[in-house]
Amino acid sequence: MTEQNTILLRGASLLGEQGADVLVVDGVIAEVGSPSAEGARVVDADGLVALPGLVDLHTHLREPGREDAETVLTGSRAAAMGGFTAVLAMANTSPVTDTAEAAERVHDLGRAAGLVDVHPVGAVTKALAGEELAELGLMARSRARVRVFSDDGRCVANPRVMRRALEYVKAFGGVVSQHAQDPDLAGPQSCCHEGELSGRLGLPGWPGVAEEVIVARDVMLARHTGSRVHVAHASTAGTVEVLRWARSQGIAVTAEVTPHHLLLTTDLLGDYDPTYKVNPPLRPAEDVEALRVALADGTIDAVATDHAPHARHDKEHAFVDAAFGMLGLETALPVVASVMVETGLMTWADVARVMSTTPAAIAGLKGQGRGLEVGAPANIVLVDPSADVTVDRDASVSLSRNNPWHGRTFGASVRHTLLRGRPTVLDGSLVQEH
Ligand SMILES: NC(=O)N[C@@H](CC(=O)O)C(=O)O
Ligand SMILES: [Zn+2]
Ligand SMILES: [Zn+2]
Repeated sequence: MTEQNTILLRGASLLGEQGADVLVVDGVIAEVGSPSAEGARVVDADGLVALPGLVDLHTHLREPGREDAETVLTGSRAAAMGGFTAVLAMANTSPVTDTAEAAERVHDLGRAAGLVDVHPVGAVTKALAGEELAELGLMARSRARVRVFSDDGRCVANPRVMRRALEYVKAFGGVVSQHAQDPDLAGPQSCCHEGELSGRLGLPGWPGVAEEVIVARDVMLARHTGSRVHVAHASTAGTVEVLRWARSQGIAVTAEVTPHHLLLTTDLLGDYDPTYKVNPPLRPAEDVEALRVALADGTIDAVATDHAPHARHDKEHAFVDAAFGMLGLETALPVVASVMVETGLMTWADVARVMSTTPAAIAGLKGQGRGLEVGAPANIVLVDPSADVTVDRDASVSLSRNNPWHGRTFGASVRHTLLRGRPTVLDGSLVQEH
């Protein structure tokens, strides 16, 4: 899918470095430097940082089944507004994405929306039940070319099933993304980091070790099978320690962290506000600090949003009864900029790596996460690095309102997003023909 028009991004700072003009012709970066603007539509990018379009390894789009919370179209809008050009759509829909047909349906809905590339994640097990493997091979060979498999929302708890899945996906270079939550150590009611606060609030505890034992087990299964494991939403310092060891051994394990686990802490649960109820739960400051360090030093490979929209009537309940999850697509980049760039922990080039290049590589996406070099598809986001923007949940293009960032002010914002040279967002607004 290419566009015939010509666009000149004038004066963009490439990965936060030198300023240059970028000429996009027919959806491809044709020239970088000082190309002629003749006949081109000019986008003023003076003072803006140009990054490769962001890639989200972990998004919940809720279609089919919960179109009251989000659809592929509305989630695609939120993604484009957040600077994304590709998202991986989790399989915990209704019905579950556990067949080739189901995967192709999500893929086709993404095409029809046309705002970001939507890649369905395939379930590991039928109906996410944790027992029988889903149609992994058929999903891989389908039009949707599924490469990432996950029972996210549930843990693949049975080690024999996990082993089989890893052996199976190895044949076509697939990866299993694990929601690491040992169901005996942290059951379905567990909703607050286990510690002094969970005791005081009387909320069922979710100890970090319930994540860490699964990560440790899966690291050993990755070593044993020679197949790839990806750790979804890593949330504890103990998980970071295991990952560091795995990396030192050359084991094929990758991991992501969410923006909320990089900034929000468990004490926000003190008012029993279900907006802050998420899986895994918000952790203490020591864990947050360890996650930041691990992202900066490469122990954690990627940032993924775990955008988890929920309808009001599922979220506005007593804390224990409310749904798990929070919005994330529109705010991911501002949060990462504030936590990692404004603190000096990372450069913009590092942000490009953890939010675009590496996630694209983990998911096996071609044409995404490329550098801003001549010949690459023009998947580009332009970021204002000195903005002053206050999040308003009612201004969101998502269908849901479970936004933990409402009222917070950030210093970076997405100005323009280009999908293969076609603007999906201009001046911070959706390009409405879609
Ligand atoms: N993260 C969440 O709290 N919720 C996710 C499921 C998940 O990512 O485990 C959801 O689907 O709502
Ligand atoms: Zn999960
Ligand atoms: Zn999730």
